[in-house]
Amino acid sequence: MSKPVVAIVGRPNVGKSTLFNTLAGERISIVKDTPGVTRDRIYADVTWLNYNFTLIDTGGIEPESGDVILSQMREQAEIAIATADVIMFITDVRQGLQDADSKVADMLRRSKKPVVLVVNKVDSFEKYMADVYEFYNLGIGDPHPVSASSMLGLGDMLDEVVKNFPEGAGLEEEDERPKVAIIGKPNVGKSSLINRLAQEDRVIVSDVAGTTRDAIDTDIKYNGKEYVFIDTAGLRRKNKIKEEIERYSIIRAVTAVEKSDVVIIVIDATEGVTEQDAKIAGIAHERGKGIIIAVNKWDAIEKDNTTVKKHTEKIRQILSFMPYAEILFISVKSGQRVNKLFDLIDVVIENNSMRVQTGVLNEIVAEAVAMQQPPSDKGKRLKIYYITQVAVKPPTFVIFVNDKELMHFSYTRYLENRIRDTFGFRGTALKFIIRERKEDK
Ligand SMILES: Nc1nc2c(ncn2[C@@H]2O[C@H](COP(=O)(O)OP(=O)(O)OP(=O)(O)O)[C@@H](O)[C@H]2O)c(=O)[nH]1
Ligand SMILES: Nc1nc2c(ncn2[C@@H]2O[C@H](COP(=O)(O)OP(=O)(O)OP(=O)(O)O)[C@@H](O)[C@H]2O)c(=O)[nH]1
Repeated sequence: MSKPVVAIVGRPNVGKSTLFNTLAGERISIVKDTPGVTRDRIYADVTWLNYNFTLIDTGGIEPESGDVILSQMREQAEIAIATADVIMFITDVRQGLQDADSKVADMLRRSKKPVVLVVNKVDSFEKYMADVYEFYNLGIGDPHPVSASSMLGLGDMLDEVVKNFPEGAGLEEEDERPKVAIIGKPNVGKSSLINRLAQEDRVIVSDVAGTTRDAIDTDIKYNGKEYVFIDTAGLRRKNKIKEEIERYSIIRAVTAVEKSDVVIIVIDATEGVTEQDAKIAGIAHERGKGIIIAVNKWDAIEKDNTTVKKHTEKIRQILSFMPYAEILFISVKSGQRVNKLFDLIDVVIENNSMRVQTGVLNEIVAEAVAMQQPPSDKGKRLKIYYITQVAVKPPTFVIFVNDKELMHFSYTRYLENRIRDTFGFRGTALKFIIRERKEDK
């Protein structure tokens, strides 16, 4: 079972961001230069007891009037219902129960998704507890009093959240079929691609950026093998401001990536690769998934014999944090190279779960060290004692050294490249953990 997703919804100013930040804490991403990940905190990894889950903040839109607030809350709730395993509904004891709260509670109740009702700003239980009982009127279960800013009641609230996780959440998936998420900016051709792969019009395709569809997993058989494609198409997003569409496309991407083994990042060749593509790609990179970049609408651009090279260079530059990603130029419209995706998916999944033997690994590293001396600082030189692979998905290596501080990012990158020279690992990130060991054994 993949990592559960928990979404936060609630009226403006109830303390959603405060709660999100408190729960997220200061997380350091695998690679610090992943764009969007640390800057734009729409989602975060949270650990509580033995559980890991992804927390999503569906909010972030400026309120204007009461009507707008309600309609925005409905959209938040829609997104949460469509993507989350558990919804945290945040209310505010100081503002009390509001009409919009009741309306959203109705929606959530009808969805049958597990909801944890949180009453925030209960900075003192004595003072506010009487007011908390009022929230029983929402009819979505017991209110959980918390204070996001003074960190009160959070443990009990989180206990309730994890209690609602689906059975087996976080454990190994039993379904062996490859799960493929298709992500990308609005209008790049994600739905068209799924349709083409499925060779039937199951999903509606339209010219308007961010148009309607339901999130459905599509099972597709190719060469006798079954694949599950996870669509990230938005909900109804007509007439929306650009930032809003972007936020939703990121939320959709996060939840789809979470459930997948391999991610196809679709880029529009007619627009070229952009910073927004980098933000979306960063999500897949950060989570260590297998990655394929599909440059779509290849039919629609003028080409000469340098076009592929130019596009590739630009992609490598803007997506410089994922030099390992496979790139494929496709046209969903003409069908050009679309079926090649299946072979690439197989290869990338295999690489993402490949294990290499410790003996060979240490030989490669010893050779690499002999060819390029490790860095030193103030007369002390980095010593590398031992390397071993400790995990797959993504392949994760622990390197034992004499002094962590001496292990420069560029030297890790150098070792990574030597390992890739031997084993390939095309299409997958590699993760390195540096550990100190006192003596040379
Ligand atoms: N007293 C008190 N104030 C809090 C608490 N949590 C948040 N606040 C305050 O409530 C205000 C709103 O908090 P935010 O976290 O920005 O609320 P939000 O729900 O994310 O707001 P929007 O971004 O407008 O949707 C801020 O002034 C916070 O400092 C709390 O537990 N107690
Ligand atoms: N020329 C050309 N147009 C394409 C190709 N693939 C998709 N399109 C067009 O691009 C537009 C957007 O396609 P969609 O499949 O709706 O894109 P999407 O990424 O699912 O869009 P959202 O629902 O907004 O996230 C449609 O008008 C498609 O006909 C292609 O290979 N070549």
